[in-house]
Amino acid sequence: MAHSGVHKDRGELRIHENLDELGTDLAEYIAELSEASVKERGVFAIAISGGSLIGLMGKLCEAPYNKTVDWAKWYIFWADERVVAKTHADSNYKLAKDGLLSKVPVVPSHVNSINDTVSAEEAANDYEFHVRQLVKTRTVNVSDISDCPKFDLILLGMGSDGHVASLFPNHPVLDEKDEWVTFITDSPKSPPERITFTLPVINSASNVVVVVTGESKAEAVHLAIDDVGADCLSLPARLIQPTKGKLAWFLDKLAASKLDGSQFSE
Ligand SMILES: O=C1O[C@H](COP(=O)(O)O)[C@@H](O)[C@H](O)[C@H]1O
Repeated sequence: MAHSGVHKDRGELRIHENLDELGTDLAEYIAELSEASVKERGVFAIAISGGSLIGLMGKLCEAPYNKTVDWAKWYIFWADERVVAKTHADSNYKLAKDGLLSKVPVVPSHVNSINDTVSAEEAANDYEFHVRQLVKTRTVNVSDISDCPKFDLILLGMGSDGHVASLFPNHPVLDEKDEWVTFITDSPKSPPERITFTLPVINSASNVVVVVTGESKAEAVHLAIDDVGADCLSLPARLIQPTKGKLAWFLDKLAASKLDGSQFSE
């Protein structure tokens, strides 16, 4: 790893020389969290995102992880999903199915995808209801300081505008405090209709990992992590602040190129 350190209040920073190195470190990190969670709770409740993240998780499908990870104990969710058919090229489910889930022995009934046959509003309501059932049985843990689900791991990507999941800059859903899953019909990035975990759910997770690569995202990484003043406090990625859980950033050198190195320690 090119650099690893802890930012004074934005979590752990893991900066990698290239994408290959990042993918190796990410697979190891996820495998370790899976092992710890299965040991402690008997299951691993993981929420994933779409976009470039899935390709960067690819090493989980290879040796040794394809054999050593206890895939049967994984319960998979989506931190955000586009409201399109599961066969559609824009579907985060399809991306994960093709790039990851079809290559490892996960249990099909543990794959918790959205209902793609209803409106965005209904899909969000259905998904929240579904998560609530799994919280009741503690397949998904519950926060000890709110009634929110406490996922063992939520994996996020970040857009060059600083969006995470489908929480976009200046969108009213950033203020949603009551719902666990909400919907938007006006996403600035296509497709417009999406469902997304809300900030309280993301910030209740035991672990949140944000994976960001490429020079086009360097400015947003700087705004999300460095001390940049009040103007940027509402950038969605900056609002990722787990209440009790751990936050880690997996960056490549290009994405990290505008970071102020003085704010983190080795
Ligand atoms: O639209 C989305 O974008 C983000 C970021 O995607 P990336 O390809 O720039 O990494 C992604 O995390 C999110 O799940 C997706 O719906």
